Amino acid sequence: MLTLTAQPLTSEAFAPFGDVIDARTSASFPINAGRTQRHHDLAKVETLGENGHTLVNIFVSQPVSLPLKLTFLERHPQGSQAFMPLHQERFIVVVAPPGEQIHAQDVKAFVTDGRQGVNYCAGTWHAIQSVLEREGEFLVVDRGGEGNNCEEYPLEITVDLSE
Ligand SMILES: NC(=O)N[C@@H](O)C(=O)O
Ligand code: NI
Repeated sequence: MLTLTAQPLTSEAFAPFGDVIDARTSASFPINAGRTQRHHDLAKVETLGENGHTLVNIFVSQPVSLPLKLTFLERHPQGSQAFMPLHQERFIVVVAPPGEQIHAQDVKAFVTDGRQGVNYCAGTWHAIQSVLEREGEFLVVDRGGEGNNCEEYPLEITVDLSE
């Protein structure tokens, strides 16, 4: 059993796993005659394999309780997967770098602050959507197409918050 304390999510710490999507920390430029700031190209969308194409989805998730007890991590070898909260929901992120084996020391746990989204790059091992406190509604951008795009890796992990 692996026991982790979730750390505040930062772009730097998350870099080996994908992108943090955050209007507060990303560059932007004015459009629409200056009425809109465009935060442009914040995450790398990957849609690999046969008939790979982008899916835009909404996930409505029931909250998890803490400590969070995981029995597996999953990966999507043929595409990225992005989660952006629609109502400043906080969520737990557990990740491990792409690869055929997961090494305990490489597993990281983060907690978002409500204004952050994440984009898992293709092959990044991650816990399934784990929203905190209340029902969450997320815009999810991931990959559709042929072939299996979801593999599980049995691993027992307990995650809590430091607060
Ligand atoms: N299965 C599915 O669409 N969702 C998971 O991939 C997840 O990461 O929550
Ligand atoms: Ni997933």
